[in-house]
Amino acid sequence: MTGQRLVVVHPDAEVLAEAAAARLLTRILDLQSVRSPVHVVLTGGTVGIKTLAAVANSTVRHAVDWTGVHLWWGDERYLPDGDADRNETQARGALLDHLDGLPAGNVHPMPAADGEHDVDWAAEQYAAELARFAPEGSAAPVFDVVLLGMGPDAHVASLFPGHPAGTVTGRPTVGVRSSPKPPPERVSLTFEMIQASSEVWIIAAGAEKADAVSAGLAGADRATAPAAAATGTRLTLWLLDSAAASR
Ligand SMILES: O=C(O)[C@H](O)[C@@H](O)[C@H](O)[C@H](O)COP(=O)(O)O
Repeated sequence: MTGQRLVVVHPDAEVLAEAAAARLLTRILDLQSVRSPVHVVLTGGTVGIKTLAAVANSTVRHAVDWTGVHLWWGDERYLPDGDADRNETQARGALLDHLDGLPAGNVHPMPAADGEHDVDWAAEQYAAELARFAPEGSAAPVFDVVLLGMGPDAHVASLFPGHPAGTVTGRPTVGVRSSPKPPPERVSLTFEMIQASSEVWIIAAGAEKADAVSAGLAGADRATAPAAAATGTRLTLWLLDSAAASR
């Protein structure tokens, strides 16, 4: 089931990141007024991390009860713990390390490369973590908001055009090899997991994303434009700057 789709365009990448941060904080506050916990999925990429930095710089973040927020990742580069290129490392630097009210147990990073296990093992580990926080009879929590960056090839998370990981079903996570975007090994949520989420927000900036935005919004098939399949059951929100929306 896919919900409403909205497209919002902001003047440039800086306003986009600030507006996405303000929207995220407001959504968390709205959700917290009716229930706890709230589950939010973070993304890597420049715009995704800029958005997290904007959350860190916002006074409104102090209105959020972070003890009731669980943070997950849509994908992760399969690199050693602490590697500067890990999405987790960048998210901690941009935001998480500044949230003193956020319990460590509320942060659920995807496994780091340990020199012993492969990405399939890492994907299995994350599926087990999702299951630990799932409601009775489910394999994973229902994510309230999934943040996704998007590549110029319309990839989201680590689901790339024509890559077999994009066709995996029956599982919430998948190990990715030969990623066209370095590094080659990653862990990703599957489309099935993304599509089970309440809201999916695709945040994209820059003229180099314009063709991908156009294909994604035109409903191209997921093999050519994975972003087209990144939908939420309640809402799919495209947050763009004017350059990315120029087509
Ligand atoms: O691990 C990753 O690389 C990201 O999760 C990836 O999906 C990213 O969000 C897009 O590639 C957009 O990245 P940019 O915003 O830097 O273009």
